[in-house]
Amino acid sequence: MTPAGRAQAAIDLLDEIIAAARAGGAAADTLIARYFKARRYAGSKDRRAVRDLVYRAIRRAGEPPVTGRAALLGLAREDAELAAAFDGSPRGPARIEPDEAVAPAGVVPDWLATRLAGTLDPAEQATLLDRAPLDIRVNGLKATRDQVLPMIADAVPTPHAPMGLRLPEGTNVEALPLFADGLIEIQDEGSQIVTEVAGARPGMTVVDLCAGAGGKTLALAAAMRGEGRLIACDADRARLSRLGPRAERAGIGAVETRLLDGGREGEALVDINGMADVVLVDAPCSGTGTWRRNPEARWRLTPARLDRLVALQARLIRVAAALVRPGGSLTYIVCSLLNDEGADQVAAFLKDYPEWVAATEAPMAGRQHGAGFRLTPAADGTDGFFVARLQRPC
Ligand SMILES: C[S@@+](CC[C@H](N)C(=O)[O-])C[C@H]1O[C@@H](n2cnc3c(N)ncnc32)[C@H](O)[C@@H]1O
Repeated sequence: MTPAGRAQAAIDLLDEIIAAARAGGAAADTLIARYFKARRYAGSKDRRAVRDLVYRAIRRAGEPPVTGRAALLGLAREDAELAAAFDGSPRGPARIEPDEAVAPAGVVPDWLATRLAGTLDPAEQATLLDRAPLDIRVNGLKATRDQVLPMIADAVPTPHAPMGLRLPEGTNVEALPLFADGLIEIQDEGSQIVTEVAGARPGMTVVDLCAGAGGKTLALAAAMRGEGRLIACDADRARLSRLGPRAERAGIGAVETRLLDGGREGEALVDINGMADVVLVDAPCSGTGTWRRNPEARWRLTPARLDRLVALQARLIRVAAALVRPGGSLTYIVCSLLNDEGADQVAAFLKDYPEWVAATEAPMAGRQHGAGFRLTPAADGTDGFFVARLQRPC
């Protein structure tokens, strides 16, 4: 592809990504993969170059751009080589006109800037859009970190999480035999750290209320060393169905799965009311802490969507509380740095449940924030998380 052809491909993809963000469609990564699947003639260098252009344009625009062309023109203002690719050639973008729409540069949409400013300074906000490292977790059921470390070129231990390894950017983890054999899983170091806060141990009854495809469930299972009862729940059938094969690969014995009915979650859980030693609520959230991986997610968020998420989180934390046995604990996690979804949510819970107590023991990284702890890309080099462990009295 010529530079102009790459620029046009980036514009086409950005148009798709903007439309998907408006309509709640697929994520940028999925759309890029689909785009190239239909264009097998594009070589790996072209794919990398187009992908890089697309992500640079997404990261640069805080507000959803009006068009893909406006998004790329914004980038071209700061990159003379890219501006030259708007050359009007048959497969390239038309020449730049003086009065064209150009996406303004910014970190977050205006409506969100005020909310974030109250909790993160501008430098910290900018790091929400840094490139994220590639972290894996070694599956303690099958290997130690020291055993796996020399088996992956240029891997280094993560700074805090004891089973984490950081790999060079671009490593194709899923193609490694270690992955197929269940010795490793892709998991951000921050995600490993907040899961550890739950304190799952062998022999316990543990419920993962929002298990999704099981990223944290697998880590809980490893901490339980295959002993005890682990129940993974979610309201999304497709996500939950991906857990089985992953658990099998990881050598995890029995994980019960329960599909929940959104709005009536408690109904499928009545038989385990008041029985769990540990309940994990990795709640659906705005994902402000994972913008490094999905920078276009900030174009999807609206005030109404955030309000809906906050209401859902408040309900799920209470559904979870009913499952905890006296003396057990509930760990609430969001991969968001907005107080509405983290510290405020837990403060409201503790007001309604005054006999419950927030644990003060610090995680392996992060700082106290309200009744919980917060990890940030700026301070910890991890995705952004809020986590709080809430103890039910005996
Ligand atoms: C942050 S994601 C979980 C990620 C997962 N724990 C992991 O580590 O990979 C939040 C999950 O909550 C689920 N969810 C949404 N509404 C729910 C509900 N009413 N009850 C249970 N889970 C729900 C979503 O389907 C999504 O999988």
